[in-house]
Amino acid sequence: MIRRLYSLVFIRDILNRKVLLGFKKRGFGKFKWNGLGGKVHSDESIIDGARREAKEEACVELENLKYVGYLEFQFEYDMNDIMATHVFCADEYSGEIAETEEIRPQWFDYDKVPFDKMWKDDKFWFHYILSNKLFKGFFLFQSDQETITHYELNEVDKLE
Ligand SMILES: CNc1ncnc2c1ncn2[C@@H]1O[C@H](COP(=O)(O)OP(=O)(O)OP(=O)(O)O)[C@@H](O)[C@H]1O
Repeated sequence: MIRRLYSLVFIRDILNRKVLLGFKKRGFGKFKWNGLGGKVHSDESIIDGARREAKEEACVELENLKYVGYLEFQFEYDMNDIMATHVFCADEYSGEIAETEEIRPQWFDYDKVPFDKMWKDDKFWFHYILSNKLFKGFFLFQSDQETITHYELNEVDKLE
C-alpha cells in the first residue's frame, strides 16, 4: 500500500463567517472548488508543504496553520494507493489573495459553500472546518471519482 501525502488548507474569515475556496483550473479535481493544497514534497514537512501550496496557488502567506483533520482517499481504480490528506485551517494571512494559472480563489459565506461543485466527501466533514473540531476520515470512491462506496468519519480529541 502506498500512502501519498497531501495538504489541504482552508483560510477562514471568522468575523465575517467566510471561507476561502479555490476553483481548480487544471489537474486532479479540475473544475471543482476545494481548499488550497497539493502534494507534499519529499524535502519538506507537511505544514511547510501546506504553506508553499497556499503561496503558489493563491499568493497568500500563512503563519499560524492549525492542523484540524486527517483524511484518506482511495479510488477503486488503484486500491494500492491512498491519498493521505492533512487538513489545516488558517485564520490570518498576509499578502494579497490572487488568482494563479492553477486556482481561482473566492470567499464563500459559511452557509453558501458550493458542495455540488466540490468533491463528494467534502459535505460530510466540512462542518468540522466551520466549528473548530478535529476529525479523521476515510473515503473509498468508485473509479468514476464521483460515487462514494464506503466511508468512515469521526470527530477526534487529538491528531498525532
Ligand atoms: C477524493 N476527494 C477529495 N476530497 C477533498 N480534497 C481532495 C480529494 N482528493 C484530493 N483532494 C485534494 O486535492 C488536492 C490535489 O492536489 P494536486 O493538484 O494533485 O497536487 P499538486 O498541486 O501538487 O499537483 P500538480 O502540481 O498539479 O502535480 C490536494 O489538496 C488533495 O488533498
